[in-house]
Amino acid sequence: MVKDATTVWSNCLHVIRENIGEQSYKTWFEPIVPTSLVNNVLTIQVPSQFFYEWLEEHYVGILKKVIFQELGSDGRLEYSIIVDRGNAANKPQTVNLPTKKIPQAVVNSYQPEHHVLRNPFDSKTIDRNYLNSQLNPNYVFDNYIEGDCNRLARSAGFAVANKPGTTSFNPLMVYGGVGLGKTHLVQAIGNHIKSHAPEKFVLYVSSEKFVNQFVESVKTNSMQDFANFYLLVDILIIDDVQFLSGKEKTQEMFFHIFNHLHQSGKQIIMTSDCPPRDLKGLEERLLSRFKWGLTADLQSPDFETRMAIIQKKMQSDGIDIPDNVIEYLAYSVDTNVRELEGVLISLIAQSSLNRKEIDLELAKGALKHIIEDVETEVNLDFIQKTVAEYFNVTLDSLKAKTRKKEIVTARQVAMYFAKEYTSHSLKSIGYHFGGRDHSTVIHSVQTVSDLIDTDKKFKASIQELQKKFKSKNS
Ligand SMILES: Nc1ncnc2c1ncn2[C@@H]1O[C@H](COP(=O)(O)OP(=O)(O)OP(=O)(O)O)[C@@H](O)[C@H]1O
Repeated sequence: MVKDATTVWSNCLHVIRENIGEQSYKTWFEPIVPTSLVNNVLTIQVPSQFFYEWLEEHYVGILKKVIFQELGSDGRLEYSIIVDRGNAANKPQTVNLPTKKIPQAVVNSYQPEHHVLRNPFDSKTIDRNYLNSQLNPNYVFDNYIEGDCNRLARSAGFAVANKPGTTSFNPLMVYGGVGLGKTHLVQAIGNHIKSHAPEKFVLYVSSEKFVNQFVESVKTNSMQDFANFYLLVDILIIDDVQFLSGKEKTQEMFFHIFNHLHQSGKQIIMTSDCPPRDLKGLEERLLSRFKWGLTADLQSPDFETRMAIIQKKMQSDGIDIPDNVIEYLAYSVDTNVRELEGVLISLIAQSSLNRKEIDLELAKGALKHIIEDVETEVNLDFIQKTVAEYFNVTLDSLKAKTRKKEIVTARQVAMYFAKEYTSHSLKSIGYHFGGRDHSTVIHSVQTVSDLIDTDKKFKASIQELQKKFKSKNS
């Protein structure tokens, strides 16, 4: 049977989908179109050079495998790259798989022409007060630590920063919980563009400010000025778009501005505290536009990223901090980067106020103030102390290597309560019990739960301990 490109690619996708995450599959594989299969060479069309490079960097292994499976050892894959705008012919360029980078000459020939938009309005009519939203020069790529938690968003952001308005990431939507680095990242894009192309009009504005400005323009009957100003922007960075929710008139204006900028090849970058599909109170037509480009999330930073962030921050403040303190802080503060920064500031303050070197003891003290505020009253120290007393073992033995039965039981119970009553991650709990790993914590929690179900005496002990913790909490 003669194979065709669509069938071969769909077989490949089947295997790829099973081997990578759903979000990655949607982002990187759904937009690909198979275009031809000639002499055992399958050509697939990808939306941009960045897209091609990302596939090469991250998925070359699986791609080679599936091509081998489908087409045998002489099977090959070629990419054809679409360039969004600018090149008159818009003819896809093909590149062979093993080539890591597209030759610069090829790239150049496909660069869109520099986009110059005539100012459609008389700039004199524009209220320069709108220009107040400025970029923070401290938010740059150089001090934005990369990790698994932000890799896609950061890379896409960097691509946009290098070629605003001409990648397929328009709009670029970055979403994530509080303090995870959304504002830092989008401002880094703005700063990068400003430093490489000072003539571009980069505007950062919070959605709240956008709403307030709009409301003010309605009051003073100057909506046209408001619109005129925003239509001049080359790169619009709008933070926290969830704030537009329920504000219909502002959304209408934003929709108009969005369309105009997008059609003119201007870059739009947005942030939100949740993915577009969960943005309540936003018009469907606006939401559907948000999905035109790329949506990338920021996750809570993993341990290694937290370590790197602490190192970088201390380094830039010219402060020396021992490795064991960095490790301790990175294990203990696992919620978000802002909180991590809060702990560092408190630590530096205490060190200079008390004229003490930063060491583990000082770090524990600094953390106590902060963690006790955000956690329940029952913290890890209290749990360990209470459980150790109850089982009549020493506090140190909970953290030691010993496998004596009564100590193992006490340790498992303490881990069980740590999981129940604190917001520490499994990894962090393990760390506070003598550097055990998270699977030991899972095992302990499971063992205690099983014993509660099967051993009445044990269950009574747990209930007694529970009372102590509950009375402390109330
Ligand atoms: N990957 C990172 N590397 C270095 N610093 C970071 C990183 N992520 C966040 N930060 C720092 O953490 C702090 C909080 O980040 P930012 O204000 O950008 O978060 P946010 O997601 O916009 O939060 P919110 O939703 O509350 O506005 C900032 O000082 C920022 O510099």
